[in-house]
Amino acid sequence: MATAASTNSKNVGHLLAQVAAERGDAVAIATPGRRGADGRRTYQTITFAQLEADSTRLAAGLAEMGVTPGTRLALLVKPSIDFVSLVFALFKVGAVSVLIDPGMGRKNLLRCLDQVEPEGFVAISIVQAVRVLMGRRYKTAKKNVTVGRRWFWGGPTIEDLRKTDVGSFQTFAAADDDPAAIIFTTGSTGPPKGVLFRHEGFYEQVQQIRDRYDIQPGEIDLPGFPLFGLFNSAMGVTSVIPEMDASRPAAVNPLNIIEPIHDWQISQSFASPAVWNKVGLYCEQHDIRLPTLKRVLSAGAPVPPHVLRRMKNVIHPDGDIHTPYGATEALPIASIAASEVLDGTELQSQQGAGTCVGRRFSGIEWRVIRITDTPIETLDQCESVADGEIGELIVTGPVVTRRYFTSEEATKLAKIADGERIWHRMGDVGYLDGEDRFWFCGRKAHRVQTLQGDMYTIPCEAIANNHDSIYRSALVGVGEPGMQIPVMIVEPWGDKYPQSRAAIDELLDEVKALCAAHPLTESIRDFLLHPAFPVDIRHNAKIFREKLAVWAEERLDLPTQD
Ligand SMILES: Nc1ncnc2c1ncn2[C@@H]1O[C@H](COP(=O)(O)OP(=O)(O)OP(=O)(O)O)[C@@H](O)[C@H]1O
Repeated sequence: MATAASTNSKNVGHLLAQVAAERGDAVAIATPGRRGADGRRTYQTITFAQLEADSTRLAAGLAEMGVTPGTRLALLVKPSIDFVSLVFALFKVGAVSVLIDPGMGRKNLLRCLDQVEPEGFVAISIVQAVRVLMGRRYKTAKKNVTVGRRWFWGGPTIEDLRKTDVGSFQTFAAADDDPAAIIFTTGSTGPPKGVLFRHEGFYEQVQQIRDRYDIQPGEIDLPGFPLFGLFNSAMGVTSVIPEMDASRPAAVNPLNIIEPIHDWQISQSFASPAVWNKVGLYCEQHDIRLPTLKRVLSAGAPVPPHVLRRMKNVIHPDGDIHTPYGATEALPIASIAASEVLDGTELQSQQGAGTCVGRRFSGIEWRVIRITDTPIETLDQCESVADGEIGELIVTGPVVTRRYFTSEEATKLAKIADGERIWHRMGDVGYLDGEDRFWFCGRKAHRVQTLQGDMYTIPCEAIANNHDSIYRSALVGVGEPGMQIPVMIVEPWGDKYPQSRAAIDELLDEVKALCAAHPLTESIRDFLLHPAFPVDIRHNAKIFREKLAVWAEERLDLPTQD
C-alpha cells in the first residue's frame, strides 16, 4: 500500500480537493427541507469548500478512532449531505466502505454483512440499535459511528467526529490497486455478491462518465442513485438529492423529482428506469414539461422504449436520454441514446434482435465468446464467436473489477486472466453487430437449454410483448438443462387484465398465435398468464425468472422428454 503523499494517487478524495480549490463557493449538495411560509420548498446546502473541509474533519476523526487504510466499515446512511461527506471521509482515511442496498431485503442484507465482517458501522441510529441487539453476531465491529442520536450504545456520533482537530491529517495516497469499497450486486441470478472496488476503478468511473457525456463543472444533477452524489462532487457538479427511498425507486412520488428540477433548473438526472417510468407518466397526465433537463441517464436495467418516448417528450427539445449498460462488477461498459433506440433499434428489438445497449466506452475492450458455464482460467482458453453470433460478453478495462470479496468460487467463474489484465464475464449473452454495438439477449443463467439448442430470453419475449395487452413476458425452462421445455409466461397491462377464464384463454391463444408465427418462438407450446411478476426491488425491472420457472413447473403437467 502507498503511504507517502503523492499527487498522482487515484483516490477520488483528491478530486474533491481539486474541485474545492477551483469552485469552493458553489453549492456541492442540496437536500430538500421544510416548506417556507410561501409554500416553496427550502433546501439545506453545503458548498464544495465546506464539503472538502467537513469530509477531512470526519476522516481525521475516523483516524483518531483507529481507522487505518484497509479497515472495513459498513456505511448504512440515507442519501444526504452526511452520506456524501462520509463516503469522501472513508476514501480519505483509506477505509474500505461496505455499501449495501437495503432494497435487497433484510435476510440478504444480514447475509452480506456476515460475509464481510465489518470492523465497524457508520450508520443511522436504528441500524446501530439492531447491531447492538444482535449481540455477538457483530462482535468484530468495534469502530462504530452513529449518524443521528445515540441511544444505548457507545462510540462517537458524527457530530463528535466533526469536532476533531484536523492537525496533520493527510488524505491516503492510495495506490491504484488499494481496495476502496465492497459493493453488492442486485442478486437477480442468486444471492448478491460482494464486489471489491479498487481506488483506480472509482477514479476511472468518474473520468469515463464525464468524458462520454461531456459533463461540465457547474452543471446541476438530481441523483436518484446515492453514489452519483459522490461522482458529481468529484466532477464539480451540484447534486440536488431528491426525497425518495433510493432502494424502492418505483415508489417515488414524481412530484419529489419534478419540483426540485424546476426549483434548481436542473440540467441532468441519473436514476433508475422505474423512476423515469413514474415521472414520464405523471408529466404526460398533468401536461408538465421539464425543459431545463438536457441529459437524463437511466441505468441498472433495461429501459422500455415507452418510457424513453414519454421522457423524451417532456425534456428539453435537444435533450436526450442515455442508457448506460454495465454491472456492479464493471460499469460503465456501453451506452445508447434514446434517439438511436426510437429511430432505429427498437424496430429490430421488436422482431427479436435483442436490446441494443450501444457502443463501448473508450476505456473498454470487449469480446463475445462461446457460452460455457465452467471457469475459464486464461484468455487463450476462450473461443471468440463471429459478429452477429450469440455468445457471452467479456470485458476488460480500468473500471472492470478484479475479484469478489466474498467468494473465491464466484471469482473463478467470472474472471479470466490475461497477463496483468483481468477480463470479467458479464454473465450476459448477446452479440456484436457490424458497428461494434452490443445487442443484449438476456442473462446466461436464464437461457433455456432445449434438446434443439439454446433459446434466449430477451429476443423470444419481445415477440410475445408485441401483443397490445401484454406488459412484459418471461421465457423460462422447465426440466433438466439440455432437455428443458420452454414456457412463455405473460403479464398483461393492469387495465387489460382478462376478467374471466374464457378471456384468459382467448388472450393466451392470441399470444400463442403470435409466437407460432415467428421462427424464434414457434417451438413454444406452453403459455401461462401471471398477474404480477416477481422482480427485484432495486430496479423493479429484473424479472426473477428462476422463481417463475418453479411456479410454471407447478402449474404445467408436462411430459418428460426422453
Ligand atoms: N442498459 C441495460 N440494458 C439491459 N440490461 C442491463 C442494462 N444495464 C444493466 N443491465 C443488466 O443488469 C446486470 C447487472 O446488474 P447488477 O450488477 O445490479 O446485478 P445483477 O446481475 O442483477 O445481480 P446478480 O449478478 O447478483 O445476479 C447486467 O449484467 C445486465 O444483465
